[in-house]
Amino acid sequence: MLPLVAVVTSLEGTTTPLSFIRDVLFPLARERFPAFLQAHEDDPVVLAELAEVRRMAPGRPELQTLLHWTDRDSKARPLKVLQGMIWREAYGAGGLVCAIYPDVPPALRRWAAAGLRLYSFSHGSTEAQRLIFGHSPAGDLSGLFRGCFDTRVGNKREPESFSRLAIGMGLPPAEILYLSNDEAELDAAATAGMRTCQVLRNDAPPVEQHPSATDFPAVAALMGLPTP
Ligand SMILES: CSCCC(=O)C(=O)COP(=O)(O)O
Ligand SMILES: [Mg+2]
Repeated sequence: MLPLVAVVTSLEGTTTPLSFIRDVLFPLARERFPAFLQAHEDDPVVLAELAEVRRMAPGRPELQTLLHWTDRDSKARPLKVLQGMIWREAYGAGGLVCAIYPDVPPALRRWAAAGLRLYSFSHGSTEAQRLIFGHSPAGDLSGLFRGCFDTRVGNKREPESFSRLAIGMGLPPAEILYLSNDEAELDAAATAGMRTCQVLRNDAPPVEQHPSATDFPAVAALMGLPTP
């Protein structure tokens, strides 16, 4: 078996409590959408995303579509890009600190210090990922990552997305460990040839097809990574 060279982690439910994303970040963006769109009515980035919203949901006001997508937890790319921009303003205004499972920062620091290449992969935009790791209670963790991937490489439940991710990282899939709480994502990563470990938060039941661990130190012990 090839030694692991890189770790790719999902966020929601893996590094970051689901409740923070669903009960804090998503409602914050939902509430601010009307004022944000008004304040950015001449912003070319926002206008390009709104054009994509109209293309995907023709004949409906863009704001209505964005709120509808938010309520359905849609992973539509324009929603994710615009949410990321709203969160950037919220972080910039101060007062928004991200939740992160306490075992995660020491493990990420230990793995990066040992030379493992760290990446994140989320349906959230790359900006949203950098922001969430940049505003953790344990400090700015964003510099520990070599890069972030979002749905530009494809949906997280399709093996081809993980193949593209490996190409983007310049590594054979067998040298990459993918961490997630989500069984379908783990299946897709494994089909693409990556090693996988399910991260089981909140006493979730393990799935049979993947090794599982309750936190990042347990992942390290199980997968032969440096232990924090
Ligand atoms: C990057 S923070 C916001 C995460 C997000 O928008 C989301 O939809 C969660 O997706 P994930 O792939 O991390 O489960
Ligand atoms: Mg998820």
